[in-house]
Amino acid sequence: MEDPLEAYRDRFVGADTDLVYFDGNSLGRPLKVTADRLRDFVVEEWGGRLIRGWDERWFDLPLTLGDEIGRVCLGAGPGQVVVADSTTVLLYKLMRAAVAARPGRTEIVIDRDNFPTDRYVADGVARECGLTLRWVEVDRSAGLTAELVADAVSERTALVVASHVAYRSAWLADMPAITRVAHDAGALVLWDECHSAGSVPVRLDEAGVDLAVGCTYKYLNGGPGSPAWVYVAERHLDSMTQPIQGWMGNVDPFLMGPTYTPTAGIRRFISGTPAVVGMLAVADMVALVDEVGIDAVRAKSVGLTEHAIALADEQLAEHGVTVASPRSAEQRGGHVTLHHPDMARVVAALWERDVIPDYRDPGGLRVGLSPLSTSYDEVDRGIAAVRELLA
Ligand SMILES: Cc1ncc(COP(=O)(O)O)c(C=O)c1O
Ligand SMILES: Nc1c(O)cccc1C(=O)C[C@H](N)C(=O)O
Repeated sequence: MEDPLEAYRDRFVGADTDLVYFDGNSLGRPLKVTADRLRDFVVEEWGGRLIRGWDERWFDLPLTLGDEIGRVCLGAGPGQVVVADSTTVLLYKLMRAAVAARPGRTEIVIDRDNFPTDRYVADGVARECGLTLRWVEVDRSAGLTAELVADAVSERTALVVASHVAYRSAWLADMPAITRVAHDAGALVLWDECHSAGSVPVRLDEAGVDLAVGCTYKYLNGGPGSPAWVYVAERHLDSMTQPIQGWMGNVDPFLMGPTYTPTAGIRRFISGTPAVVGMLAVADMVALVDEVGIDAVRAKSVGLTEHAIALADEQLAEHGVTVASPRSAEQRGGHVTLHHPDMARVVAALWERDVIPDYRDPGGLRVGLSPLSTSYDEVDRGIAAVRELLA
């Protein structure tokens, strides 16, 4: 297959080995430049600048990196994205902020197939705030549509919570349409972009999104446990507050005063000391996505997923495998889920052979395709291994 981005694979640690890596949608590979960056950081910045590092760079890094993620990957203007916490913690902060911004409304709308943490946090927030969850039932190999959301929202809805790319099926939701439907009902909308940031172009400002979150360890290659990011549209920044009132979001943290007053701007969504080391790798990957361009990244992502689906049809269908992801590229994110009743056994056997996808119950093998580090040849070898195990 023709691959104009093939040369970028050389920038990643381990991409030149025989291992087939189909799990970049869970944990992206590290960049080689990051290995040097981390070493230099320890020796020069941390080891050399010590506590002075906070004034010199680290205190503002969540904001400067947030702006870069926003510009390169999210279609977000400056001052609306900050890096902090984990996706789970940020989901909690945003859901509480949104519910508080819609007093008198009593429901949160969320789909039954959303990622567990989104559902669990929504359930907890609903109980804490005396609200009800309105569940939207979705077809597992498809996903949330504007029509389904339109049927669920009403004058009771405070917030709609949705994933842009569904973690199981890779269904790519129509963000502008669903956002419009939520707004027409007077509700706010919160998008989980974990599976889109760095893979699918996102246009938060253009779509009029209120709130969004995403992680950085998948397609932004930040490494295990790297911090998440949060987006709050500029129009909400003065009025919205979040419930974890830490000193780092206070108006003057180093005054260490008696009470909490949220500082101006997106910084108020920070609670405690930012995870500086965890941001370094993210900055490297965002710079690479900027160099390549998110549209070129998406073009290869579409090419890889089309290739995986074509091979599954050619080689696996006869063994009972079905494609559980949308067949239309416009409705599909960066991975492809293949279904077979025996897939749990197949995935375990693949790991023994250094072919690393993941398994999602029931019967789903996820082929995660990181556009800048996965090759077409890897897809060929991975699908061939599945065929051998099923034959
Ligand atoms: C859609 C989605 N939301 C949230 C998360 C995870 O949140 P956290 O990083 O807090 O574990 C994941 C992946 O783990 C995910 O796929
Ligand atoms: N965050 C993960 C972790 O800490 C361990 C194992 C997997 C993950 C994942 O990211 C899972 C992933 N979000 C998914 O879509 O299933």
